[in-house]
Amino acid sequence: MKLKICGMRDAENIQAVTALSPQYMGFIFYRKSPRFVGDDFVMPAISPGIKKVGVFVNETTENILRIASRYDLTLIQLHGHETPEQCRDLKAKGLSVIKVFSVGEDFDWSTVQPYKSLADFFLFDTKGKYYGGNAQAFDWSLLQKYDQEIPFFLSGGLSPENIDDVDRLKGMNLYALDVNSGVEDSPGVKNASKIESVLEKLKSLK
Ligand SMILES: O=C(O)c1ccccc1NCC(=O)[C@H](O)[C@H](O)COP(=O)(O)O
Repeated sequence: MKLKICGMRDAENIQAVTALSPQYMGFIFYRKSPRFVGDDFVMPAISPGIKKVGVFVNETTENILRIASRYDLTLIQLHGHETPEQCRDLKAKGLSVIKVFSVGEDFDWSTVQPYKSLADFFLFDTKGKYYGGNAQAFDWSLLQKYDQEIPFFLSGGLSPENIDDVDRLKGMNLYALDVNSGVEDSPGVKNASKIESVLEKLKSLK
């Protein structure tokens, strides 16, 4: 099981998390997020084994491409109401796309259909007050309604306390876990010990 640490921005903290070798690291380019990297963000050197994911909310393709090039991003996470056409345009530029869906009791699973051939991954997050970073898990039994065709990232309130429960999702096309506020000391600052604890628990999930 792969791991994405999302919402990084502090250089020292990025280095500390890099040392733990998650497969993905996420950087938020959405101004209204408490984890927004900022306009003057300088990307520290990150080992090539860690893929850099840019997180965007309802951003123009032009701006996404500019930022992707500036920070050498490999994957684009679209966390708002982006269209299938925008996914196609980004893929045509050589970027991999993670399309996010915010899941609640009333989620219409047919909305994922048009994105199937256009996204590399889906990410299922909790529907909440904010676009992301709601620090709450959704009812994972809702995933039974997903046809599992496209591999997905699971997010929403994941922490060392509930990682073991992911075992219930065995056999589904779950590709990676995305952790954020559940391993934080403060918005954007991750706690290395909590991440180590997640990694330890992941070993037994395989
Ligand atoms: O984290 C944010 O502040 C955020 C704001 C707007 C869009 C996306 C955001 N986060 C992206 C993520 O992939 C988070 O890891 C995901 O929403 C889960 O967060 P959490 O519930 O805190 O674990």
